[in-house]
Parts: sequence; C-alpha cells; structure tokens
Amino acid sequence: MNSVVGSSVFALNWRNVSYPSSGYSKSGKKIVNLRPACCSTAPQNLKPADEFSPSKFQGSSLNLFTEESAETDVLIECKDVYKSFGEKHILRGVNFKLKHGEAVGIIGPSGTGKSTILKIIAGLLTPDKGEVYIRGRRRHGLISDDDMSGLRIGLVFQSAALFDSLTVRENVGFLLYEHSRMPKDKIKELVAETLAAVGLKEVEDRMPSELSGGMKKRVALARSIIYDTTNDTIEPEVLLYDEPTAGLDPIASTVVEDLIRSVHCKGEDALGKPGKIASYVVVTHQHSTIRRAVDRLVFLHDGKVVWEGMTHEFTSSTNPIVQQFASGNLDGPIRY
Ligand SMILES: Nc1ncnc2c1ncn2[C@@H]1O[C@H](COP(=O)(O)OP(=O)(O)OP(=O)(O)O)[C@@H](O)[C@H]1O
Repeated sequence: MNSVVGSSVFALNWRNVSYPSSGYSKSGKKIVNLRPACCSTAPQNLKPADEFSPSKFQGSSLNLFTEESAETDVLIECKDVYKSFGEKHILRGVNFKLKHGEAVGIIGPSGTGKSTILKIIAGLLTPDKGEVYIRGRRRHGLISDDDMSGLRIGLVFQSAALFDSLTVRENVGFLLYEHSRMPKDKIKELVAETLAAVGLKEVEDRMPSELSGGMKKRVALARSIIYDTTNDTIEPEVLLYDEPTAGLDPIASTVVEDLIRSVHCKGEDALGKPGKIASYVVVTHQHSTIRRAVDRLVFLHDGKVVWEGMTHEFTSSTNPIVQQFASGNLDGPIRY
C-alpha cells in the first residue's frame, strides 16, 4: 500500500478528519450520535486463532447486521465510486456499506485501490464519479470543517506518520494542545491514560526515533483514539486503518490486532474500559489480521467489490478470485 501522506498534509487533514470541529450540523443543530444497544462488552484476551473462524464478537455482528437492519445503522456508504490517476483507472464502480458496530476488512491484490478507497472515505481524495455518504449525507469534495455530519472519522496510517520532532506526549496530545481548551496538566494525564490503554507506559518523553515499529503503531493508535473529554460531542466513531500490521513480526502483529479489537466498542482496553470506536475498517494483506481483527470482508479486484462475506467464509468461498488470493496460488484469474 502506498503511503502518500507527508507530515504537513497529515497535520492538516488529520485535524479535519479525526477531529471534526463540532458535532453540529451547518444550521447549528446538535447531531446526536447513534448509539444502538449493540455495543456490548466483549471478552478480552483472545487466543490466537489457528484458522479463519468467527471471532468471539461475531455472533452479535451476524445478528445485528442482516439485510433487514435499519438503514439508519449505515455510517458510511460508497456508491459506484470511480477514481483514476492519469491513465490508470483504479476504482471502477466500488459499492459497499459500513454499518454501526462493524469491523470490516478490505482485502485484495496489490494496486487494486484499497488504500485509495480508504482515503476517499477519509476525505483525503475525491472520487471522479460516484458518491460517498456519511450517515446518509453526501460528502462533497474534500473533507472540510463545514462538511461534517457528526461522525468523527480517524485514519491510522501505515507508516504511523508521527511527527519526528515531537515527543510521544506531544504527538498523542497534538490536537488537544492545539485545538482544545483543556488545561495542559489534564492533557498530560489523558495522554498517559490513553497510552496505557494501548499498553504503553513511561514512553511519553521519548522521541519517535526511540520507538520500535510496533510501538510507533501503538502511539499512532493512541493519537487517533484520544479525544477532548470535556466536549462530549466529538467522541471517536469510525477508525480507518491502513495496513496496521505491515512490517511487524507475528507477535507484534498480534498485539496490534488485539489493540484494534480492544478500542472497538465491543472490546475493552488495557485498563478494562470499553472501547469507544463504533466501527472500523482495516486495509490489510495479512492473513493473521484478517482472521483476528475483523468480522466481515470486502474483496476488491480490478476496481470493484467482487466478493463480500464473513471472515470465516473466506477460505471456503467458491469464488475463484477469492480462492486464489486465499491460497496464494499463481494460477487463477488474478494476474500479476
Ligand atoms: N496519488 C496518486 N497518484 C498516482 N497514482 C496513484 C496515487 N495513489 C495511488 N496511485 C496508484 O493507484 C494504484 C492503487 O494504489 P493503492 O495504494 O490504492 O493500492 P492498494 O490496493 O492499496 O495496493 P497495495 O496492496 O499494494 O498497498 C497504484 O497503482 C498506485 O500506484
């Protein structure tokens, strides 16, 4: 996956993407976040799965997100989305929905546009054609402060994208220092608490260069889940993870996969508190991440969604594209 984001672009967009300036509509009306009773607390300390099997959280997902689910459960919808870069036609009519409470993986061959669709959802890229709806409201152009619909969307970059010249504390608390009225000592406390929630202690004064790759990813996760606790309108809602386990060893991957689960509303963080992320999308290549961190999969190939299913259906799918991808076979419809 390409990580096209530099620090300055990241800072600008991350502010807008992760921390909408309000939870209010243009007219100033307060938008009440949907809180269906699906966010039950799930058991922690998942054991590594040996095969693609439904996660312990999945039962509730299956029951809740059937076709009969109310349309009000839909947080994000991509409708016939097209995107080209010059002569390269990457997305050619992508359709899918993300519902409240869902943990969805976007998978597919390299270069098929997984990162691109994530950036379009986050508002960092505009589609050439087609629409993206956020809670039923069409997103026009790039995301901006007055284009918010009460849904906070955070993007966790593949590279972690920490500011090299800032300490871990300054990185994690960046937006609160810059854009909230919280007192500095309160932010310091909250940063320590949020780092502890992702299993990091006493690293606040370190520079990013002093951290391992896995620790950087955890710091990036902490930065995306921290929020102004004095303002109850900007709770985190949806997190988009771009290859969160790329480049990590298998054990470090497991740690990050479990963290992704733990900050979800169906999980518990390292401090035993329920997570705050209503739904999330993970773009990944890694089988361990597919089976451990998500419940449902969306398979992109040749610019379109060619298969959708629950994680446990992945290896038994009769779709030849999915079969080839799952087995890593050189023979099949996917050509390199
Ligand atoms: N800003 C851009 N300008 C030009 N081409 C781009 C840009 N962003 C992405 N691309 C191209 O679009 C294609 C899809 O890229 P994208 O990163 O979305 O794929 P991906 O499915 O995430 O790939 P991978 O699995 O290898 O990470 C690639 O060929 C890439 O080079």
